[in-house]
Amino acid sequence: MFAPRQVFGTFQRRGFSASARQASKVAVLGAAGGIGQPLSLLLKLNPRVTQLALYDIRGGPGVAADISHVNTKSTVSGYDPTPSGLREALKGSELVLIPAGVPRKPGMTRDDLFNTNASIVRDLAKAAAEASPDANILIISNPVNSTVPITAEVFKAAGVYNPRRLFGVTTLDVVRASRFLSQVKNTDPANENVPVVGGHSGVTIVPLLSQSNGADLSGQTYEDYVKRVQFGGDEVVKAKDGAGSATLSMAMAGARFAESLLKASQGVKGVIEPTFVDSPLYKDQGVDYFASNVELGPNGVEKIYPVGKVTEHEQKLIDTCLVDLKKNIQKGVDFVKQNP
Ligand SMILES: NC(=O)C1=CN([C@@H]2O[C@H](COP(=O)(O)OP(=O)(O)OC[C@H]3O[C@@H](n4cnc5c(N)ncnc54)[C@H](O)[C@@H]3O)[C@@H](O)[C@H]2O)C=CC1
Ligand SMILES: O=C([O-])CC(=O)C(=O)O
Repeated sequence: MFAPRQVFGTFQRRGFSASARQASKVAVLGAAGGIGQPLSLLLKLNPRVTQLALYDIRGGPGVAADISHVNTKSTVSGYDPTPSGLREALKGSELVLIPAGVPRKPGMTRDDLFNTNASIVRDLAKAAAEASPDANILIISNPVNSTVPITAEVFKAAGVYNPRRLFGVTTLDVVRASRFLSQVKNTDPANENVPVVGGHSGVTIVPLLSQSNGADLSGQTYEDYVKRVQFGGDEVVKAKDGAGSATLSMAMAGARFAESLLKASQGVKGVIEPTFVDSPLYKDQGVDYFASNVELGPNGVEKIYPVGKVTEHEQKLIDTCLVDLKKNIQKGVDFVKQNP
């Protein structure tokens, strides 16, 4: 079998590689939740996704039936909350997005979610290590600074850990950093790109304004901006007043990151997203995972960029970040050791 010349030619003219036509199954674990539902909808709208597998401990098949009526070409399946349902959802997936777990209520930190979400992520990671060991795993469940190391430890224990395929999704921090700067400067956020490094909670979130159009912000305006990016999640938690945390903006951010990975895996070059990965940047300081700009490719992580030139103040923010990050990471590693 071969593709008709005309069709192949059309693909070439449009700049796609031949592999752009490959099938891409994407699984969402926690698909019926506040993030899971809009995220699944956005993935249904992505033409790179050919098969969408929706799993949740409750409501997966209902959400799948609903989304399946959207008239795009991909197929949508919902799975029963059973070990075999989970296995089926995972099998053959290129991407596995995990927004399963509880969200914050006012007054809580992300670390306060650890006791509930650590075991949820551990168990889903175990299933993924068995059923889809080669997939890209995208962790959304908080606390990301700990749930990513938890997933890594589970994959290591199963003998299938590939550091290039595990990602903590920090895209929402980058989305906020862009939007908040555009609000300060009264500009179009499409033109505002602020690198955000570190982790995904409070002071571990470090926006690098010196590497953006916001390099001229100073004094209280600068302080307020940095604080708003670091604690943007709290704004939403407070406004939702007990009904959860960011879901819609997170769905957008998760869909953006998924699109970037699919694009890169289908041969598009130069796709760069900040993400929390197993990183060499601060290993000498005992910090094994760190978010910075990462070039994505067919094998997942292609290249991890260093943070680059920063101001003295930004360096202080990074130093503060590293202290917390190290503890958050260790907590995840210890959890799997003590609760394998
Ligand atoms: N990385 C990030 O930037 C962000 C992360 N989050 C985190 O995402 C997580 C989910 O938030 P929401 O969707 O608002 O919560 P939610 O409570 O609305 O939805 C969570 C879903 O997970 C499901 N679930 C629970 N245990 C499960 C399991 N073992 N297997 C499969 N599904 C399971 C629930 O049934 C529910 O449908 C939270 O931990 C939240 O903190 C939220 C916003 C941003
Ligand atoms: O704030 C939270 O708990 C949810 C989250 O991670 C975010 O919105 O960045």
